[in-house]
Amino acid sequence: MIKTINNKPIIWTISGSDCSGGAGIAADIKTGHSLGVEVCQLITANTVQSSQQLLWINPVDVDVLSQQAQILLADKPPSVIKIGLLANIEQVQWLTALLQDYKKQLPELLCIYDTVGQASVGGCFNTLTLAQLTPLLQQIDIITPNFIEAHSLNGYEYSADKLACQAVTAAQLAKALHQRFAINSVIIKGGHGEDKHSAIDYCLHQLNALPGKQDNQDKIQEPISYQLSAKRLASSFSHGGGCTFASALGAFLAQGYLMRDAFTLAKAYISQGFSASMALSQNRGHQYYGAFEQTAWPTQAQYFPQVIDELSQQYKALPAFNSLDLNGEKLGLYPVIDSLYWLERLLPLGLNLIQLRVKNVSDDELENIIKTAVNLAKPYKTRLFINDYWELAIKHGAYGVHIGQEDLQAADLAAIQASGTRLGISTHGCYEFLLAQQLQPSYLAIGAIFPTKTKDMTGQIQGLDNLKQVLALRPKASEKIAPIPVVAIGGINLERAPKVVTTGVESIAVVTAITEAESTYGITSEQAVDRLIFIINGISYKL
Ligand SMILES: Cc1ncc(COP(=O)(O)OP(=O)(O)O)c(N)n1
Ligand SMILES: Cc1ncsc1CCOP(=O)(O)O
Ligand SMILES: [Mg+2]
Repeated sequence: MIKTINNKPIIWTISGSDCSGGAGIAADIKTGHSLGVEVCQLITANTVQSSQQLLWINPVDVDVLSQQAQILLADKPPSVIKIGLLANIEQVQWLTALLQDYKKQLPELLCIYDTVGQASVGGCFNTLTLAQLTPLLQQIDIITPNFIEAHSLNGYEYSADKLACQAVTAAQLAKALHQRFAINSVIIKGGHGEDKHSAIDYCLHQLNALPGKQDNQDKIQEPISYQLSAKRLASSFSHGGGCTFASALGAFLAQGYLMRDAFTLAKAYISQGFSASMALSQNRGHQYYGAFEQTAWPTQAQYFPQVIDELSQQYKALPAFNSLDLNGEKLGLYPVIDSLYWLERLLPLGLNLIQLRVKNVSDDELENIIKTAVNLAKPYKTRLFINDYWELAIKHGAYGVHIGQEDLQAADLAAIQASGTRLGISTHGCYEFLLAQQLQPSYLAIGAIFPTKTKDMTGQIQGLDNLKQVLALRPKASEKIAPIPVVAIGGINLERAPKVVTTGVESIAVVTAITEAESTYGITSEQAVDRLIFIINGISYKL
């Protein structure tokens, strides 16, 4: 899949130059350009290093950096500033003041700090103390240390010998950094972890604390954690891997991805890069410390990490939910309606799926509606899904239940599975899709594809690119598990449906395209259903 680039956000990298071309500015530029962002460079030091050794740092004068920032600010204002090597205290103080000022001028600005202290080839990039770095750390939104760096940023001793120091987990390290410096998002990279087979990255993220509309939450909540695991790949071409991860994260955030999705995409980009250099590395007997291989926007399922989450752990042994038994038929149009009135009108139309999504009715009324709906649907082939109310759906023998992310934790998935009730799950982006896919539901929904007035989906509009992205994350048909059908929802109408169909999605769910057909298109709801069925079946209809 080729990612459509409609605009290019600007990222500044404030970082050192590595003359061997692996790390620092070189990694940031290669990464940014491969992921569709423009990269401005403020070089903090001209280092003398190779794949073997670090010889010299050569800091750049803050006057030069200051003039570069000044000339660029009006011309190419950044949406993300990615910070790497800072060579001395003057640079730290200059940058601290700069970020304080820019945050007032650019309220949406995100600052990512990839702490660079020790050189991987041996030697030290600076002798900055924690006390000297603290004012800067307080201006940072996202920090991406590895396990060892996270220790020193917390002022903890690190030793590979577990008996010699107190064992601290990535979760504890992240929490301590989050609290100590009020950093919104702390990602502890697992590259130096003990697990020989997988690298687990941990992210602690304060929802809605990032500037702008990054997360669709009104008030600040407890921070949330995300954990991603990727297979360790045998490549020694890792020089600049840390810089690449932080730049990739910045590139995805600058393009509007939520932290959980930017984190997932950045991890996939890293796995893809390692995979691309495995043969090169093998040719060199895995001895040569080559430059990390920057590739392209990751799209293939094989490079995406596994989401580790309480839910996926809790239901690890749960069998797959029953399938929709389509016998090769298309899933097709999926009306989501809110009353028995609509159900009675749509049932005779021969659709495969209908969802009853009732909100704001009393408990008694609700149970009556669900019971009646299940009975009404019985004589028809249409599979009736009940939104939200999984207990009532089981009690009254509904074909299926649809559950959103908010209700997923509280629902008893084992009870739903044991009752044979089918399960559909809402997802909003690749992180949630990967997580929900592990639960093997009967279908997965992704939305909102377009802005919709039916539900507040601020910050969660996926567009067609993300729809294509998640469709590619399913196991290939050749693999043992059949891909789970995907339903696209949100703002889909008669004009937009043909484009949605071209993504190859199995079903399109709509509310207002049917219920408001008359006012929008001057046709009856039944005619709107007919036209949508026509479009979904492969031939787009000229209105
Ligand atoms: C097919 C389909 N997709 C998504 C949703 C949204 O479900 P949820 O996230 O639980 O939000 P509410 O519908 O409950 O507001 C859906 N109902 N159907
Ligand atoms: C319930 C829901 N979930 C995601 S978007 C959406 C609303 C879809 O309504 P419409 O088809 O009118 O945009
Ligand atoms: Mg719901």
